[in-house]
Amino acid sequence: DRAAPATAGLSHDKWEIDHNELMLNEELGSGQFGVVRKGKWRGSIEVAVKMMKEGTMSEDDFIEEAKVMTKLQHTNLVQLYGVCSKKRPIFIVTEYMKYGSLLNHLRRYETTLCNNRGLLLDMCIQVCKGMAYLERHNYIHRDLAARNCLVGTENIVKVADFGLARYVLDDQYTSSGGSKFPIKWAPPEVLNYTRFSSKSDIWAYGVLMWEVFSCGKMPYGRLKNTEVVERVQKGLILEQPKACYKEVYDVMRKCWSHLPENRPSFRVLKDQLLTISQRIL
Ligand SMILES: CCC(=O)Nc1cccc(Nc2nc(Nc3ccc(OCCOC)cc3)ncc2F)c1
Repeated sequence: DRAAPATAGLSHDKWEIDHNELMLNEELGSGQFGVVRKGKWRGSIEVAVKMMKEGTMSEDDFIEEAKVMTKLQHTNLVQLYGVCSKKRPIFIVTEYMKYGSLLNHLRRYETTLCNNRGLLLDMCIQVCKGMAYLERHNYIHRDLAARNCLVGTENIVKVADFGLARYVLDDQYTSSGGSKFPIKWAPPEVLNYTRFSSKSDIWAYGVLMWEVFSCGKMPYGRLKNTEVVERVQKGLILEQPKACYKEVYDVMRKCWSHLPENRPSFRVLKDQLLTISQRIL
């Protein structure tokens, strides 16, 4: 089938998608932003359409940013095709991924996946490649986690919703004291000063690796956010998942260095993980 074009057609606002070219089908799920539906664009291109619930997002700022995001193109990033911004609610139109979120995929296929450590490592490497691309473009994700990655055919894994956290209006989600803030994926400098960087993405990536090798378990189990903050401040880290290679756990621990400057970059991490995978597979 025709390769999906990187972004919207050749209109002058190439990130603007015309409502009339979209056909909406079944609902895929919903998040705090609103409902996500499967769709078809120009009759043949499968898309996911996030219909942004009014008041959840600073829409004008996001539409401005969408111009930049459509330019971020990598096999391990969920491609933003464009936005429908002429009417409210705005639609965010992205590449469709057949098997949904990585977190649900890990939980659904736990038995097969948890015995295939090579596949688990390959999934982590794919996410690392997508994140290394964002790092190269000085783009911070701010909410990297298995729930924000998506799975396609042939076990392709892609990073989604990069940078979107900046436009969420609900301060329960944006402030580190908020009930919806992703505390369990946040390093000390984010918990204390909300200081995001590619090194805070690295910390979150370490937690994502733990999620993958734990086949979708919740990090820190049922501990309350306040208890997790206390442990992280004290330097306590997540235990080694049983399906995890020793060398891979050593990589996770480096991602959880207390000081950001002691954490590796995604570029370095990618080479380390590829070397490990060549040695053990
Ligand atoms: C943070 C909350 C949030 O956005 N959540 C959220 C929910 C739903 C879909 C998306 N996004 C995308 N989904 C797909 N494919 C997809 C395929 C199957 C599926 O199965 C659901 C039922 O499983 C039994 C779910 C999603 N491709 C691109 C997206 F962009 C995001």
